[in-house]
Amino acid sequence: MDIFKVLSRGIKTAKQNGKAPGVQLPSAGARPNPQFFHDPVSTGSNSTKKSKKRKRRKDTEGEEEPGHLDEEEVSDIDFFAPKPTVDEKKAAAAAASTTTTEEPGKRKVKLLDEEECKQILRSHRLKLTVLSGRQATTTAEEEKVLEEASKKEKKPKKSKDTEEEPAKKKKKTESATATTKEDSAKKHPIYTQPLNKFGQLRHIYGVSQQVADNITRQGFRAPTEVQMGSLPLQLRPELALKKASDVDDIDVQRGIDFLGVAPTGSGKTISFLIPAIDSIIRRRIEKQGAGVANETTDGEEDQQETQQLEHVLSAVVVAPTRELASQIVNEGRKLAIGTGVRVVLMKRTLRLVAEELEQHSKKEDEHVLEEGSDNESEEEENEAEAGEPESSDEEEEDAKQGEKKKTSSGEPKPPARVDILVTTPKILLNFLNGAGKSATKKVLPEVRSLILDEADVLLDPIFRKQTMGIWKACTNPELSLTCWSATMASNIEALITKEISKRCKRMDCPPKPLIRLVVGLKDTAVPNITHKLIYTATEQGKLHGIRQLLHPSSGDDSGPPLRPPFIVFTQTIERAQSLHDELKYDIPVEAGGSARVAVLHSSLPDSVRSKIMARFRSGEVWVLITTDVLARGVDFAGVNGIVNYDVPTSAAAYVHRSGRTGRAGREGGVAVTFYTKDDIPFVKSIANVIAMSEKQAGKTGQEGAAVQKWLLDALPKVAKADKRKLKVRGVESRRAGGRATITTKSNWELKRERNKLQAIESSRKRKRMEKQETNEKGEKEKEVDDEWAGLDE
Ligand SMILES: Nc1ncnc2c1ncn2[C@@H]1O[C@H](COP(=O)(O)OP(=O)(O)OP(=O)(O)O)[C@@H](O)[C@H]1O
Repeated sequence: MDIFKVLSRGIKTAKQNGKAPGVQLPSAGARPNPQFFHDPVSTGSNSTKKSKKRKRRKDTEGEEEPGHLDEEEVSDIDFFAPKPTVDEKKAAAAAASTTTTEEPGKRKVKLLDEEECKQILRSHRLKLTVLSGRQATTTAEEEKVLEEASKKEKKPKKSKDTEEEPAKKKKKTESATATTKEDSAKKHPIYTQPLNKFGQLRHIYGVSQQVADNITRQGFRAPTEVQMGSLPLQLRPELALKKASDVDDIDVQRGIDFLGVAPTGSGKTISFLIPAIDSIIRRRIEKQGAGVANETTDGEEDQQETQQLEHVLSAVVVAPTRELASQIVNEGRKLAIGTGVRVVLMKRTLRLVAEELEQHSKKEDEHVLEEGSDNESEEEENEAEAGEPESSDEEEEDAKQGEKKKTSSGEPKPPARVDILVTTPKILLNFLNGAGKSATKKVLPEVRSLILDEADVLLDPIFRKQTMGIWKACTNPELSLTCWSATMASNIEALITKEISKRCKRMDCPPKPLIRLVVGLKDTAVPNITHKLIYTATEQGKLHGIRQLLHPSSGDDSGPPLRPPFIVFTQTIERAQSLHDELKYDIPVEAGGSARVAVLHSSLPDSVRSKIMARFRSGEVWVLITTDVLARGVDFAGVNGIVNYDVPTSAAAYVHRSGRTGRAGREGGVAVTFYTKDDIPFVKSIANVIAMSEKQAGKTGQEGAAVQKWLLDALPKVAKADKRKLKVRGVESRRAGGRATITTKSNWELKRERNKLQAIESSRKRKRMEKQETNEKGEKEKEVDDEWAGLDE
């Protein structure tokens, strides 16, 4: 039996395409072009007013087989350009005449002039701005504001509301600073060199041949937008900014701090891994005295050189969940094959090379970790979602070797050989803080790159103290911070700017420029998928709805097209479990039965979690029921859709959940969101995100758009306080004690069942009491008997 026939009978798209269901999964398979945007942009002053409707190149729409698009066929300039008009041809000719050659190291390279950069960046909706670190203006401004804020903090006004005053003022000053910076940043977009093709990594930016080969080996042929915009700046900022105007007051000699905001599935992971691996290789070669870069050495030489060198923990990648951390390790290892760079997952037993702080001797040192160390209760709370990542084979091997050494010679375990450490916040902070109050705290002075993946959640109150603790433990003054996410609220950006400034002041070093890249519109969901909002009057209606998705009745074209594999998100662990109990027998035995439906949440042991992940990746599991633990970062290439069984608790959560489908520019993914009347007060922010995504995809006003204007107008506005509450607690009635259990039974049936259970319980209690009374009576009679017996004796 065709397994997909069982689950996708009557599905609209399959019929429309005239293809048998299951032949081609919409969200799976190779994509000829992983880019999201390619707008026609013309030169001249009117260029910004031109239509921004999404349009792909003809040759990327599937007419040409992926293998036919040779990298060399893609010219540096024409690859992204729309069909030029006569004016544009003239402008291009003028631009070509101004294109100059530069010489980074030994090889002559071609750089685009600013106008060309501007066109390409605009065509791909890339916007780069300097958020802070301009030498003349922002830094001085920032310092002044910070000084004023700290003065006011120390000397509160003696008024009635003395306690609230400094906090309020500080908040005001901070938001004023953020607004000023935001405004000035908006005024100053910068046009850096884009990475037009991966070949330029080697030829222009001097990335090692081995890394370049590893990228090709993975089948990545064209860089995604976030890679285009971020890699040149991270690898060689001086070169990336060479042709840009309005950057004279930016000093990039010591590198930059970077903030990358790009859609889900747009390839942010390799955007931070390539520079991290490259800088380690570069430093090793520098140490060996082989010159600045390795332009003249080939891949094999790179390999030999790097493998002989020692491993120094140089980069730390922090991710919010163990699943994401494991995935980053896998990606990193693929990119680092043959380079000698070791990418390792943090685990409890791992010993890292760290500098121990002398306690109570240096006040400053205590201060370094104070924010991270008083975090006991929050850590416990976070464990449910974050926890510790699992150990890798290599680490196990290290651990075993260390253990052997310890048992044979009595020596302590040697520190692990690590270049790039990938971790969740809590486990690394536990290592740094040590066990017990008197434990010696540690810092990581060799770390030069701190990467926060899903930075907005890592700097959200739930993880903030832990993340700040790690950041502060990276004491190298040359540390570069890079932050990545598909969503980045302005308060998080302001926090990053403020913390960078405070840190530089504390360390007495000039700040690096903080550059932000935004791809597309900020904080919007994946533009290349279909969104569906479905109202059901009751909770039971949702269960009926999801069954409709699993078993669309033959000839029923009304339901949303959704084919397995898909992920179902619920609000709580309890609800995930009970939904699993309800659905696990819904798949016919001939199609695999209950093995096709699985549940994954943070209460399950690590080994079970990783097995389920593996089964879902391999296609054995078709329906994965989970919580927000899998909402961020996790990459399953073939996922055709996601179902928000319970509404996401924020607009950002919606963006990340729905971003589990439509990865790397694949089209055809579907995000279905059920909502009941309990959710109505909260649906507006989600409907807004959907409307913005559809606008980006040019779908507004079309019949197929999930959110019609009347719906947006009709939905009530959400008060800020309610938004905050929802984010933390979710829909109250679905928490434990409320309607946490998912079931098909009606309220009347549930009430009857509850009454029956209560009656049984009271009957049992009554029987227990009667028995107890009888026993007591028996005891008394026995006592009387005993008394008589005693007297008899
Ligand atoms: N240039 C490329 N060409 C084709 N595929 C790519 C390219 N870069 C990355 N990918 C693939 O795209 C998928 C998504 O990448 P990645 O997980 O890095 O996305 P992301 O932006 O981090 O998403 P999220 O915001 O959900 O974390 C991965 O399977 C990755 O291998």
